[in-house]
Amino acid sequence: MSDSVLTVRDLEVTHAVTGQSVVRQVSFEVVRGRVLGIVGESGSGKTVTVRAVLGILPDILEVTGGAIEVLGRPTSEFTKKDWIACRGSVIGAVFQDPGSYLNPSIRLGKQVEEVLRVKKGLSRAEARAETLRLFRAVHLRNPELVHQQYAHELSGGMLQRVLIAIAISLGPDILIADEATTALDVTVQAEILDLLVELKEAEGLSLVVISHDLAVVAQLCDDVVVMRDGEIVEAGPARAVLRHPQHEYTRLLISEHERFGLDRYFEQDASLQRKAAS
Ligand SMILES: Nc1ncnc2c1ncn2[C@@H]1O[C@H](COP(=O)(O)OP(=O)(O)OP(=O)(O)O)[C@@H](O)[C@H]1O
Repeated sequence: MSDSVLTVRDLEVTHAVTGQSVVRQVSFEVVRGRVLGIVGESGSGKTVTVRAVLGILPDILEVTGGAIEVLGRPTSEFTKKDWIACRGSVIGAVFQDPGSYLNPSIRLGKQVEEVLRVKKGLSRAEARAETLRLFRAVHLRNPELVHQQYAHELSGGMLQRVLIAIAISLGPDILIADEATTALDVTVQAEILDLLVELKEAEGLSLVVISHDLAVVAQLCDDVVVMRDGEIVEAGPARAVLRHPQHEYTRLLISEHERFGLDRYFEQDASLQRKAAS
C-alpha cells in the first residue's frame, strides 16, 4: 500500500472575476520519502497548484473543484486554525527570491526563534539552541555569526539556507521547493539541491520540487508531473518520462533543454550504479 502524504485529485482553480479556468483536472500523489517534480513552462499552473495545496492562493483565485488531502485529511474541511497548524508543521515551503520572505530589520536568528517560540512554544534559550542546530543542519558555516546578521548581509544561497531552516523548523512531513534554486548561480544551486536531498534523508521528508529546469528534475526527482496551460499532460517515474517522453509537449521541453546537462547526469548516474554493483 502506498504511503501517501499528499493527494491532489482533479484539482480545479478558477479566476473569481473572469471565471477563467487556471488549473484543471490536476491529480498527483506525494508518497512518503519520495520526491515529486512538477515541471512546465512559465504560466503552466505549477505555482497555483502548490499554493492551493498550501491554502495560500491569492484572493482572486478559488479552488472550484477536486480534492486535496494532507495526511489523509481533506483540506476542504480545514478551518483557518487547521491551515495555520498545517503550514509549517505538516508542509513547509521555500520559494524563489528568499530575501523577500525575511524581515530586513530583524536579525536572522531572532526571526527563526520567533517561529519556534510561537509555533513550538519553546523558551528563549531553547529557541536559540534549536535555531543554531537548524543553521548547522542547513550547513551555514558560522551559525553564531548568521544568528546576529541581517538579511542584506547574506548571499542568495545563504538566505535560501536560512529559509530552508525555517521551513523544516517545525518538522514537516512535506517540503515544497518552488523554483527555490532558480535565482542562484549554478554552483550554489547544486549545493542547495544536495542539501534538499540530504534533509530528505535526515528528516524523513517528502519533497515537491517545482522547476522549469529539467536537469534539476532529473537529478532530484523520483516522479514527475508535466504541466501545460493548467493541465497535466504527462506523469510518471522521472527517469521514464525524461528518457521516453510520450507527450509531444514533454519532448519539446526536453529538446529545448540544454541536452548535455541531462545526458551528463544520466552518464554520471550510470557510472555510480556500475560502481555500486562492482
Ligand atoms: N495573482 C494572480 N491573479 C490572477 N491570475 C493569476 C495569478 N497568479 C497566477 N495566475 C494565473 O495562473 C496561471 C498560472 O500561473 P502560475 O504562477 O501557477 O504558473 P507557473 O507554472 O508557476 O509559472 P512560473 O514558473 O512563471 O511561476 C497564470 O498564467 C495566470 O493566468
